[in-house]
Amino acid sequence: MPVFRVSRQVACWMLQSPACGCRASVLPSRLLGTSPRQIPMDANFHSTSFSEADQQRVLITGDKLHSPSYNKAKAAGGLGQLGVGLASFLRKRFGKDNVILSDIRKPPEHVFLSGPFIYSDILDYKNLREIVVNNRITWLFHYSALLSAVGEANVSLARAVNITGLHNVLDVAAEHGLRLFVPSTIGAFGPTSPRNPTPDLCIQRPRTIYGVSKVHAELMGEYYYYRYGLDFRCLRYPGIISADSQPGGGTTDYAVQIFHEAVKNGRFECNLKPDTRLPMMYIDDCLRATLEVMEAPAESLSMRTYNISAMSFTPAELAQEVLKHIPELQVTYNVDPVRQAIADSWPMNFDDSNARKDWGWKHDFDLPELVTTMLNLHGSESRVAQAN
Ligand SMILES: NC(=O)C1=CN([C@@H]2O[C@H](COP(=O)(O)OP(=O)(O)OC[C@H]3O[C@@H](n4cnc5c(N)ncnc54)[C@H](O)[C@@H]3O)[C@@H](O)[C@H]2O)C=CC1
Ligand SMILES: CC(=O)[C@H](N)C(=O)O
Repeated sequence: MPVFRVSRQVACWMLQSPACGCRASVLPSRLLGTSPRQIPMDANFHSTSFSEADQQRVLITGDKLHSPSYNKAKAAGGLGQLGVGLASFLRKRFGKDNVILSDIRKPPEHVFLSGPFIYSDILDYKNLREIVVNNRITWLFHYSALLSAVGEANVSLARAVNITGLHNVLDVAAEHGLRLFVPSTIGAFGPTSPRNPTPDLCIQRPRTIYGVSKVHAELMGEYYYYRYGLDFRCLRYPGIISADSQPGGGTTDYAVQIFHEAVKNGRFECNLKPDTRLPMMYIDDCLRATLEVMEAPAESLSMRTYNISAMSFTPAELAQEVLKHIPELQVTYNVDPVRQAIADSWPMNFDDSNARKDWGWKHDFDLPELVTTMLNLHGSESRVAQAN
């Protein structure tokens, strides 16, 4: 009978956490390279305010996109839905100059003036590495992605950005010892997952390229954690609702658009059926959860990928809550079959008990507070617009 010998070190990274103290030290081959171009002779360090070891230097990836149709849609609304909000949130914590927002296109003036902004295409590994080195980045938030609906419209681009881009980010983060946050999503589950509620660990067979790429990201991040000790942290976000930016082409976009349309036109045409139940979250909760999991002591994390949840509602329930404030609102339904099929395969309720137990996650916004807050923000914006 053959005898298989497995070294203690290899067994350790296969079976346990890096905390076992015998992490394999071999990095993937491209991480070993010491290309003379890695640090240019004229490297220009922008990190004027970097001083203490505990002062993080943060890079956020992900704002604009190559695809002309996608760009046209985003041009009206500005940058990525979450990246700009995250930058502003983290700048309050780490200081304006210590949080760098990145993009592949020119930002609008208010974003450019609000703090450091830099060109970065996540498909360009050397560019990414140069930015991390020159700016002495310590934490990386990887937000670049094509969301569920736009991903189905352009599978090859989604595959490149969501999978190849992630590989670049993982390698750069491992090579430079960064703490890496990658958001996952309710879309990482599929029709064969338990949907009500959906626990952290269960079958994951999504049927969108977006979902497949996010499961890939979860697994690759966890693999790099066990294999190379990369400090990878990941939250599965519900649909995120925010007032100051346009959604990026997802299935949950309706829950953002209803507020824009209700205030602007008093009418809203919903592209999901009225009884489609999905988990949702207000952006303030999402950003706070993201910082909390990044700051959580490593020993409090029993997993590297957590569900987080706040509320769950249907379009009819959301419309009913908005009607309490805008009784004249007219809501009609014109179902988009692609988005509906995606929504029907996603969780209805998210079980986030592990996040609550391990690092004290607690949401602040339920449906009534969400609606009041969103309408207040839109109301003040429209009053400003009218005054101008
Ligand atoms: N908004 C939501 O409801 C949810 C978002 N998430 C995740 O959060 C992250 C951010 O989401 P959003 O801000 O809503 O997405 P978004 O679509 O608004 O922004 C994503 C950004 O990635 C950028 N990007 C694409 N290709 C790039 C490239 N080659 N180099 C650099 N950047 C590139 C796009 O330009 C875009 O601005 C994504 O990873 C998404 O999967 C997860 C669950 C829910
Ligand atoms: C929930 C998400 O990941 C995103 N908003 C989408 O609908 O694609």
